[in-house]
Amino acid sequence: MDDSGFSKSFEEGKYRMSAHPKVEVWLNSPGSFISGEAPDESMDVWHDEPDMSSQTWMATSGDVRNDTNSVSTMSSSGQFLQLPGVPGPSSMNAPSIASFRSNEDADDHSHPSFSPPPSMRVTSLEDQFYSNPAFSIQDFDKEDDFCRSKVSRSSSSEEIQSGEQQSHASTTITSRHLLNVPPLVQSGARHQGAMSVVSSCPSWGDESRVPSPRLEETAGGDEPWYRLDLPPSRLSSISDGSVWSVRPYLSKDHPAFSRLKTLFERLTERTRQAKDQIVQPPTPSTSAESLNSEKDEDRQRLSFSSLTKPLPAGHQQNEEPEPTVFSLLKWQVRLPQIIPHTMDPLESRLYMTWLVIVASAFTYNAWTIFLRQSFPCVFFLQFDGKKTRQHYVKSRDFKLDLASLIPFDLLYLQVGLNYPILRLPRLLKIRVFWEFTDRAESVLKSANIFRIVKTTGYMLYMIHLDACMYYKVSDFQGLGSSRWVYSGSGNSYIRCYYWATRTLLSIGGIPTPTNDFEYLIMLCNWLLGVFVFAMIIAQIRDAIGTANKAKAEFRRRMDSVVSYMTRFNIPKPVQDRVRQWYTYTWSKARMLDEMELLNQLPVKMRTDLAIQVHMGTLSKVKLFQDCDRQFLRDLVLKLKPVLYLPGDVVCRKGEIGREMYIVNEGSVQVVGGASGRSVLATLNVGSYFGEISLLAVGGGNRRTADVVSPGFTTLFVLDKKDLSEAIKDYPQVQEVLKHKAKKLLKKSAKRDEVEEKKGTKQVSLVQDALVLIPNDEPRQDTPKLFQTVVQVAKQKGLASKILRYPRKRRGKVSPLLKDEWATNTSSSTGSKSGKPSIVPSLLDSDDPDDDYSTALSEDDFESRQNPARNKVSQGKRSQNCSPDTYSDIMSSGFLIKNSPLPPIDHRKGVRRHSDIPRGIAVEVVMEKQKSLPLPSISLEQDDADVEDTEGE
Ligand SMILES: Nc1ncnc2c1ncn2[C@@H]1O[C@@H]2COP(=O)(O)O[C@H]2[C@H]1O
Repeated sequence: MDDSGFSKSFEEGKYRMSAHPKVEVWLNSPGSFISGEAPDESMDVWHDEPDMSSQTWMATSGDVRNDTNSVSTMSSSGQFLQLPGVPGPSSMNAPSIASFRSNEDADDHSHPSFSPPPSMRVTSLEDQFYSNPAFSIQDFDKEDDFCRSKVSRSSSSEEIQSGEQQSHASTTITSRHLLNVPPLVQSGARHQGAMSVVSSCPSWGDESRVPSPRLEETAGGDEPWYRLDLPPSRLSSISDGSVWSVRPYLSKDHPAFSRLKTLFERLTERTRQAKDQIVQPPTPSTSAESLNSEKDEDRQRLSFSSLTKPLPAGHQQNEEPEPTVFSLLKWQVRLPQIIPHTMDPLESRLYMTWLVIVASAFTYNAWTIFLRQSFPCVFFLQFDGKKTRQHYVKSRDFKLDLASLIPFDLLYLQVGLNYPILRLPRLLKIRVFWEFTDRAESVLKSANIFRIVKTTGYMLYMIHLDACMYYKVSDFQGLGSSRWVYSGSGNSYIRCYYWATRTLLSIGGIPTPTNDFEYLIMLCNWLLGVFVFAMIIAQIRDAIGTANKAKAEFRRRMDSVVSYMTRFNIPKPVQDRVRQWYTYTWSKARMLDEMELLNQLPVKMRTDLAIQVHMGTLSKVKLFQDCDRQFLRDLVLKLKPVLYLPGDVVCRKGEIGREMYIVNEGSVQVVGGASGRSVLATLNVGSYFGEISLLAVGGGNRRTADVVSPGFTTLFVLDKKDLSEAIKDYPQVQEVLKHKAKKLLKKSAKRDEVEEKKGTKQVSLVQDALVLIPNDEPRQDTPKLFQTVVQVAKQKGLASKILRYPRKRRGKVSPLLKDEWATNTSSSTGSKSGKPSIVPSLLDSDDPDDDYSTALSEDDFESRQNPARNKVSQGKRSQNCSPDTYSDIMSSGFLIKNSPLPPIDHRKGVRRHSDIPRGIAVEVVMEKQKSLPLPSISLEQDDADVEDTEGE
């Protein structure tokens, strides 16, 4: 062993390695393989080549240098193979690809050919192998087998097939991408070994990042061809007349072929995965936890050792499963490989089957051993059959399993069949039984039923043991020797089981013990009965309780909401809707808060789950179809599912847009048009809406249409902040969103135009309606003292002005605010009547309270009409209507339909403020201010009021 801990010579047999946690070595000879797992562990080296002197090898870690005897030094710096062009945790010092020319080459430079001397070939090809192990695999077993074709590049034909190549014949390779190479059959002798492609292009040797070519088998003929897909970068690098030697000399039948092919596939797959990872670096938003787990995954992916593990399920594996070989005395026995070497205990059905078998065997033994030991007759046939021989060499439970398998049964031959207690070690398998029950609980859909069955089984088993004990004691004392013991009549097992059931369940009616021994037995029985059955009954109660837990929780929540609504006198329609929401949500998912459940999981797992659950919808969203997976991962946790009931208004025209929606289930209708009630579009699963106001495409942040839910609809709600966060790195998504939004806006502008021409559209200036719920609480009378002071004060004095102002301000403009009004009026086109209008610029603010969904008192509304006034009356806003009442009113549309006011003059588009009666809800039509970028509300003032104000 050298300093590096690596053996210096390769001879068949065992090798030791140290200082390397995990090393795998491939010998560059067909059928030669070395692997070692842990420091100081022996490595098997096997090969079918007599001459190992020219072996080359490749290690998964450390610096690699090879010398003539293929013995190299290795550092223990890492565990991974550095693929060319793929970053990895450690690097391998790969010698440059050798460029060499044959003697002929040296003689004839115009038409170079390749024929290196054997010794040189080995070295150079080893170098090739190191530099690009994914494709350059060489076998130089016999000099006379060295058959090759030389291909030198010439013009531009698309593809060259070197099938007609002869030994030492040359073919010209062109600047093509594919090279078809036949399996070589030379002079009737089939050639065995690997396929090699050797470049004599010097520039290749200089390349530090050489992408791997692709090697595939092509169809046709008895002998398959192999297709070598050369990357264009290579082709450009050989465009200066460099020489290629293509040497197909690996037969498909050779045992090394399938292994090499598998290695090739895995290297290619690993390279692809590594590239994918480079293209999609983890986002900073990923939690440290997820980063760690992803790192672990990557490490596993990049580990060269993983290449030697079985391919994952679903991966096409061409090779036949290798037979299991074991030595029996001096013969080697080959058994076909039916059971894989390793199984995933969490997913493998085979493993579960295995657990079922062992658990059944355990249960059988647990029941029959005591039964047979106690009762004289054999109740059940016992099929001992073959003893299971399982070798859990590395298992920590190996000793237990081994002990459980000790064939004490063989003593039957000596002592007879009456000693089933000899099988007692079988019960050491109880670990497998527990594992089975745990696994079954997590796998079965109705885990609770299984739990109840399991607990009942435990109970029956306890009674069984007690029955066995009772019979044994009776037998010991003599059957029928006293009133207490078993009399010996009837079926002994059934009688004893009956006795045990009565005793353990404390049913009573048991004969009184006749001696101390029997008393002792009864005492133990009852104590056991109390404790064990208390535990078992508690378990059954738990199991039943868990089964109904979700339903009980639902009932609890529903009851508390109902009692809340009753306590606060919520109107019946609202109560009904709340009940409907609860019932529907529960019936859909058997849970009320999906997010609550998901939030218990780590972020990465939550994302995976959410992606799986919502993938159906997300894949239908056209917007996301061209986005990469990472975008969806970023987005999916930000989507909040919300259920809308029939008739619910998702958003109203004129509202400030704060969310975007994706239809997850059901459909929504975009409502608008001339009547304001015609359905403009129906949006189904996968459609999205609400983006226009969110992206302020039309220059404003107001909703451009009403959207209602005609039935039960689940929408994903994505708020403005989350959307901007998600799309900030994805300009193409922004583009698509904006493009669609602009298209919709254009469409609606056209429609408006047409309707206006037809005269069917209601006054185009009408922007939206607002429901007001004025304060319906009776106002308090003005204090008498105050009234007296007002009367006494001079009519035209300053004191009078100040005192009278609060009474007059409703519907009037305060003299103090007159200038403010004038500014607003002149900055807008104003109402049609040319009268001054209040421009509620407050509505354009970002104040979260500032939308129409807040119920406004008359005072409050008025203060909103004028920001300056609002400042004056700050802190005086009163809440006159509960949100529930308001939302009920909004959703039922009752107030608008049944407004006691005369119908709105849509042509005029305004309603006089003085018309608004107190104590009821009214509809106020807002007038669009054309000159303003954002829609706004104007409320025409009462003429008299204005005059009055001006007079003042
Ligand atoms: N004619 C239409 N067809 C389909 N969707 C529309 C139409 N008009 C408006 N919408 C959508 O309805 C949404 C209402 O809110 P937004 O204006 O934010 O964004 C709007 C669009 O996404």
